Amino acid sequence: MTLRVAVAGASGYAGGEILRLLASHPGVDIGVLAAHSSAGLTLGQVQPQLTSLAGRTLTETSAAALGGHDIVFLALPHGQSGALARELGDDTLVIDCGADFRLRDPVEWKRFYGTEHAGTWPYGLPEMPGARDELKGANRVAVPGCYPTAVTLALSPAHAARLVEPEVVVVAASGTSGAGRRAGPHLLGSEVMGSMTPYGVGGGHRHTPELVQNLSLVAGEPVTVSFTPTLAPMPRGILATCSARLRPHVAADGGLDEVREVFEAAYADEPFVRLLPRGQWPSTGAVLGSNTVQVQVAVDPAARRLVCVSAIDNLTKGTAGGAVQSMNVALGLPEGLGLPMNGVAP
Ligand SMILES: NC(=O)C1=CN([C@@H]2O[C@H](COP(=O)(O)OP(=O)(O)OC[C@H]3O[C@@H](n4cnc5c(N)ncnc54)[C@H](OP(=O)(O)O)[C@@H]3O)[C@@H](O)[C@H]2O)C=CC1
Ligand SMILES: CC(=O)N[C@@H](CCC(=O)OP(=O)(O)O)C(=O)O
Repeated sequence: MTLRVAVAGASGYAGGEILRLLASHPGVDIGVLAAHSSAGLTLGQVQPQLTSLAGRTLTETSAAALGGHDIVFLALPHGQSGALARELGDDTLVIDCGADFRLRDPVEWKRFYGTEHAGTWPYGLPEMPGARDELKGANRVAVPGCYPTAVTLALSPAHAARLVEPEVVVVAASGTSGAGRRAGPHLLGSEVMGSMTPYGVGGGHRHTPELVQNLSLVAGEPVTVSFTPTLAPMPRGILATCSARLRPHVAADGGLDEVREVFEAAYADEPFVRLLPRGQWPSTGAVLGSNTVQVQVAVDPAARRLVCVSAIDNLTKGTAGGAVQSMNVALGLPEGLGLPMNGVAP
């Protein structure tokens, strides 16, 4: 049986990537493609890379247009999903790529997003402990932010095994597509090419509470996160460098064997997470267009810190790939259906 899928935000970066993946997914038929200012245009005019769907026309976004589908992907600006989702029936699987339903704490939502909290849905990161059970049969899914995907998968095994203290420092570089297609002049090519700059420094980035939420759940104790995102002059990719102090029982000299055993066991059965061989480091170029997360770990004996590095494609595993993977889990389909494990290189 093929399932009918609608995509809202089809003219945006996340929507385009969702469609790229769904176009080769054997279990779905692509139905309505909805947009906002691009309504009336063909998909080929705004997403010329999507050849097989180029002749399809974009319609206005409304619950009426999206209704009647088995699955609806929402790839809209923050705050746009709640009202729309309420109008879609419980028999529709709604997968929201925005932030609206990710956080559990309404106070943290208000502090970072400034509006009333819309609610909390099952979290679309299947590799997180317990997530698959919550996703199976779910009719609503909140896809994680791209930085939280990269950081959570870099650090979770270390927290779950209590290898590190619950105080984490993260510096992560993102490609400019993370800011969406309608980002301001600070993302002009002439501003970003040949330059890197941090933003949201000092705990101000809205992904900080999501990182705290995820790592605290995995650790079973409150975790603090000092998070510094950085804009990198590339279209796609996130490289997250995360570190935390080793707990006293972990040997700083020779401790790497113990750490690697923990990470190997945690990711042995995860098709989309690859712990790299010793000495090889994650790179955004190697995961481009794939749903793969590359992870590497190191022990810094002098600083007594564990350093965990991950690389993802922010639009694939960081958004659309995570969304399709979660759809597969929710529907009881093979989890990797329609998802590329291999990247595009060079
Ligand atoms: N880019 C990324 O790496 C990631 C993005 N996300 C999330 O995905 C969502 C979409 O992001 P992204 O694709 O980057 O953003 P874009 O700005 O590239 O696209 C936004 C889309 O939403 C549509 N839209 C804008 N305003 C409205 C509205 N009022 N009603 C209906 N549709 C509207 C736009 O239509 P039109 O162009 O026709 O006006 C466009 O299709 C965001 O919530 C983002 O947080 C999540 C993880 C990573
Ligand atoms: C480079 C850049 O601007 N990145 C975005 C994060 C993109 C993302 O995945 O987050 P959401 O799904 O929460 O929008 C940012 O820092 O806000």
